[in-house]
Amino acid sequence: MADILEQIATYKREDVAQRRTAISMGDLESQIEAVGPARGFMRALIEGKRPQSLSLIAEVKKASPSKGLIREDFDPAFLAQCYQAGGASCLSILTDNPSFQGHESHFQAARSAVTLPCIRKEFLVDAWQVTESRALGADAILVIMAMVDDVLAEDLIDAAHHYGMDALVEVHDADEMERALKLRSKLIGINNRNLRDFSVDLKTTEVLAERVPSDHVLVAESGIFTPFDVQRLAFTGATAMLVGESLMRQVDVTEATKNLLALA
Ligand SMILES: O=C(O)c1ccccc1NCC(=O)[C@H](O)[C@H](O)COP(=O)(O)O
Repeated sequence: MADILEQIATYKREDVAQRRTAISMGDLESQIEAVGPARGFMRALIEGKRPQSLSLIAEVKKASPSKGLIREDFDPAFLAQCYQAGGASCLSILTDNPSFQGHESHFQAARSAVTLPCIRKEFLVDAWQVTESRALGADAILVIMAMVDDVLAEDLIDAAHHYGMDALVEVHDADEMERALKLRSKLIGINNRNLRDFSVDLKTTEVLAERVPSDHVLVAESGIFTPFDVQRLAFTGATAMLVGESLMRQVDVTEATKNLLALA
């Protein structure tokens, strides 16, 4: 049985093949002109960092393969506004539907409700998806090293930079980190979640962070629940954190965001 990443990669390739026939490059380019320039994602993370804390990429996440349905009462635009009011520096919005119950419309609704830079959280297997992401308004894209070879990773990053977007290059182990550091993006994410077996351990960031050169911006991702977790990760030299589930499960998302950032 293929693991979840292989399953996702398989249906993404089929999905991209269909989408490319339905929408022309000319249409995408016109949409890109209409959405205006990308908001600086990496810059906002650096500017949002405070001493002994981390800037926040807050994730709009309805469901996941590891947890099932996370939030029933799901209004992407409202949640985006709560995150902005709570002090987030950037947003992450899932658009994958089969595994996360996300949608492109969630991305568009969330981004247009705020002024924050937004990353399209999608599983990229083809550079065409980068153009599509910019047409949706994305300010950054995700490159998951466990899912792409080095040539595709570089193509995705080049395409992102061509459109003025940042590329968050995500790793989970030392081999992926070594590959990632040879690429042209200076934005590195260490995912504390093993995407193949779903185990989560904040030690992953603690162990791998020392390999990240000081001219790179480090994001600690997944499994972050408390201000204590945030403090612990701030010691690693990370600049930012990516948080979904722990905020999505709260009734008052604005207050929960402030509490996590110790701004309440
Ligand atoms: O979240 C999952 O179950 C998952 C499964 C397979 C591939 C990716 C997955 N999640 C993507 C992420 O890494 C997280 O959404 C993100 O880092 C936020 O994590 P969390 O705060 O633990 O929701």
